[in-house]
Amino acid sequence: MDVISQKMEDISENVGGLKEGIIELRKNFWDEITVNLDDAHEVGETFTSIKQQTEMLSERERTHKHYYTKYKNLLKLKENPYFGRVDFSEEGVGEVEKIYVGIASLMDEEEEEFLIYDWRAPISSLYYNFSPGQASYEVPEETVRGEMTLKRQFIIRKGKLKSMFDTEVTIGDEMLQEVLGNNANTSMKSIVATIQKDQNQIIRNETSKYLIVQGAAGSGKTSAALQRVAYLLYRYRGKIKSDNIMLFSPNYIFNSYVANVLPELGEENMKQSTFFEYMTSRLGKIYSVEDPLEQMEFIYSNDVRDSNYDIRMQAIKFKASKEFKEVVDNYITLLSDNYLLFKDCIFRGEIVLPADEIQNKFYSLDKNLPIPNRMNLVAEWLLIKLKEMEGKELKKEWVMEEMELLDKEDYLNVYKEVQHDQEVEDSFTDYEKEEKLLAKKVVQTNFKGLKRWVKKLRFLNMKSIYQQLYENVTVNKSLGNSILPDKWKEISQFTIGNLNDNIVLYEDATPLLYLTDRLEGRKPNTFIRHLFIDEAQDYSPFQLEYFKLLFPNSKMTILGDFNQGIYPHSIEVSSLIPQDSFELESGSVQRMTITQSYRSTKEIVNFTKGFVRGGELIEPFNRSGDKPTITIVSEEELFYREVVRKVILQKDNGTVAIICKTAEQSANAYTVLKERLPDLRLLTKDSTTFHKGVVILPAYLAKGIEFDTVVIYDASDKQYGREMDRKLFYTACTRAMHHLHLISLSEKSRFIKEAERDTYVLQ
Ligand SMILES: Nc1ncnc2c1ncn2[C@@H]1O[C@H](COP(=O)(O)OP(=O)(O)OP(=O)(O)O)[C@@H](O)[C@H]1O
Repeated sequence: MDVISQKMEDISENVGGLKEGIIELRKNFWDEITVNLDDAHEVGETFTSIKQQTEMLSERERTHKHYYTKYKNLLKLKENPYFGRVDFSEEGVGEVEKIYVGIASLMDEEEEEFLIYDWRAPISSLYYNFSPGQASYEVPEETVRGEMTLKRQFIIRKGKLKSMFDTEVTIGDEMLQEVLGNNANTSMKSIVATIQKDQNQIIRNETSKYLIVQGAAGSGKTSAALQRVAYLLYRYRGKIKSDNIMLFSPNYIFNSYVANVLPELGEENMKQSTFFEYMTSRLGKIYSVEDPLEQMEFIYSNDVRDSNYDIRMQAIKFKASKEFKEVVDNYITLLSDNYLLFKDCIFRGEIVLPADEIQNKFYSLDKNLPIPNRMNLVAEWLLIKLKEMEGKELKKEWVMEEMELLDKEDYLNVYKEVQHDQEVEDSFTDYEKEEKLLAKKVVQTNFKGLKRWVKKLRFLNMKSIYQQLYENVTVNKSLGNSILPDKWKEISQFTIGNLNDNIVLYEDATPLLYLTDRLEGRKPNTFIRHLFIDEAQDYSPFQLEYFKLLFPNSKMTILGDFNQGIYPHSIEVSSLIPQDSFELESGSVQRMTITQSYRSTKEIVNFTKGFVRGGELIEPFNRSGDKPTITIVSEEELFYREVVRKVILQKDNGTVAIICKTAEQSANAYTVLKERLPDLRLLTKDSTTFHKGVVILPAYLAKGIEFDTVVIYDASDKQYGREMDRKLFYTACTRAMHHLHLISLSEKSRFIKEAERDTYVLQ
């Protein structure tokens, strides 16, 4: 503690001076610079002195930031300097070294010895991977072996030692008991002190390009992912920064839920986004793109017997599949020779180059060239054509008319240009020159938009090309009907109609983007070096393939749980990722499975694992609580009363969530319940955070987050009776940490009946 305090004092002194220096430098920035723009030489000198001054300022700012980060870490160390210690004697050295592990490293006053090791340092892996006895750790190109003679864990809060245990196992149960027994928080906590061995393997994996993790609900996938981000930032410091890492998460609430973990560890947050955000950034200007949560609402709130429902469900499943990606790939091959559709090139309301001429140009180019290369050649050709047109427009009447509307500034600029050119002798008068220049300016301005349109390859009629996939008999034939779903005709009509109204449903967004990128060619994103995909079971096989196209050079950590696959496209996936999807690049894929569940009490896990396939493999952590309760009521009024009763019972014990099936049900229930539960808050797909207290929300929005108490709003067979509701129901129930209450209006769900009878209490 003394060393920490001393270091903080030293930094304060240094930083104080540095800060003043920076303020001073910013204030007097221009005093040190002589601005002279008389000739090229002087301009060069001025430029150099500005550059020097800027560099000096940024150097100081960098140093300031460095100290600031160090200071913040010391502050954290002061609260909790370390959480673990191992005594290790390295083979051949003999001496026992005491290794203290904390969230950051601390050196002694002389900066020679480590007093505390950062949890991510190679030596710290001893703490996570071994129990006392033979142990080893890897440093670059070497394995250090030796014996661990002691392993001790500490709980230190606000600089005071609260408790400590010597342990014989990897990470002692006592410590986990202590951590997991706490109340839920509205933001996720870091787990560095209690990372488990299998989680540690996920965190420190460096060899795989694709790391795929299947983990039971509450097994710490998200936690491991976030610690992994912190690990990568440490391991590749200087090479990877936080904005080279991106996390795709399921929704905004989840984004804010996990936002604290990295700052808590003294790191900056990675980029966080949802795939929907990416979709809208690409398609949102032209189309209204359906949110996946709206699709979710459609799926779970509509009547299965409705024939339109069946059409849409078939469409959703098929368009998400790898088979459909093959259809699109075949289509692209076909388009290489024929059928590409273009738009007319229109200038001032007139067609200046008809679509078929552009099409002819495209197909006159060497067919061996990839489509995007030919597309660029067409764009170049079009730009030359536009240039020729510009020349022809100069004398037209509209140009004269617009010239009269130009403002003074434009005249002045043209005048200056003419003056500047005066040395060049020619036969034109100044007036003629000015006229010509002004006309040119008018024409150029008018052509600007069109040129941009060409450069962005907007002459490619993507909407019609995508529609043609569903429309054109020739195209349809060449795709082979065998794999098409039986309602393909209806699906086609439905898709075409939506696109005519500029609506892109969620299931169409990925195929449309994929097709566009394959035709236009898209620079791969090389900035993102590592992509994390959480709740990966909710992405379709097609989407995962698309990610590979978008981020070909990124490593990916893909985490999910097939038992929580609540989208129809995930329902039929028997394993998280179809075998062949990532297997092609052999050697670069590693799959891991984690089965221990930490979130919920043993009683809750034993109940919930009863209604999913493979549930017997899920192991609860040994933390006890009450058995889940099921209350069956036959009348609506009694039902509300029971929900309220259960909430009030736990209201003062941390967070309580009333989980409904859909947003519609949540909104209706909220209207009734808010009178009786004045603190109740409704969460919708647009909510960005949640606070302590009682919330009501649809199950799909509760993805990835957790609550002390969960009340399942109407666990009846009417609500959860279709096979496809199974995973939604499981997801909802597994959000509970300590208490789970299910209330059913009449007959209880068939899934509950599948659970072992002694795992719940019927009230
Ligand atoms: N090693 C650990 N030490 C302490 N707590 C842990 C550990 N691993 C997981 N937890 C806790 O278990 C809970 C569930 O973790 P997390 O949300 O990361 O699981 P998940 O696998 O992503 O769950 P889900 O798939 O249900 O969203 C969290 O409260 C987390 O803090």
